[in-house]
Amino acid sequence: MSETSVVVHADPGVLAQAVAARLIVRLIDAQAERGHAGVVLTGGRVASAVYRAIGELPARDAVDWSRVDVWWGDERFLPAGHPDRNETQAREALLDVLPLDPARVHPMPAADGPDGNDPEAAAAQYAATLATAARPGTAALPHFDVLLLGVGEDGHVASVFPEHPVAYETRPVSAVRGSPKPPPIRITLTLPAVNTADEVWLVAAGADKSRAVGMALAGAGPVQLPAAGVSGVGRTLWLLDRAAAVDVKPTFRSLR
Ligand SMILES: O=C1O[C@H](COP(=O)(O)O)[C@@H](O)[C@H](O)[C@H]1O
Repeated sequence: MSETSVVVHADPGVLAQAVAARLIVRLIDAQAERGHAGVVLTGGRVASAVYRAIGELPARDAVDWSRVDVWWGDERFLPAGHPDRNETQAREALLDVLPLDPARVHPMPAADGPDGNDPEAAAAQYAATLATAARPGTAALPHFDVLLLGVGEDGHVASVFPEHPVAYETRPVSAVRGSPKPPPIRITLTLPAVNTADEVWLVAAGADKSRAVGMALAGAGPVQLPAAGVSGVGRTLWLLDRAAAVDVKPTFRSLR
């Protein structure tokens, strides 16, 4: 049975530091257990702050980064190197300073990639890349130790938006057209794929996230509020700052 926990930190800066420290420890533990680790990155402001914080923590050197597989939960379908791509932001904030094995870094395809400006083909390509790394004898996905998610003001996670057809998608990876948040074309892991992760961490900061966070934890429907449809196999962890947690019921809150 998956466990859901909520941890509330004082402010966005402390939240980013705490998530960074927590992720480093989780990767160390995964490598101790299995020899390697898999992490799924997200985009957005709080994620970039977490990535910068990892780069600043000396304990980052306790991770063998050459044995970490890096995946993405969603991508803005733009040309490679575009500043709005989640990949570009993660590379600038962290990945470029880590001794990663480039063969283990798996960005989602770009709009100027080999599949051309075709998000459906790009989504199929990413699904094939995931399947290649899948655990033998299991579904079409690799082992994700931790899957990070931001939470949109509207309750979207990755690029699964409320009431959008992608919220019903059952394939692991989907193209998204007509995203209500720019850019309009994206690629995303779907909720069923997200929910194969060992641990899913939803990270949110700021008052503009409080309504979505509160409704998700109160049991909203996953099509109306995709954040409510997320659950890790072993654990679902909500990592919030105080402003994002104001609508969370007291039974969930553990103020730090
Ligand atoms: O567009 C996106 O937004 C969400 C949330 O971003 P934030 O800046 O409001 O924290 C993010 O989780 C997602 O990966 C990204 O593509």
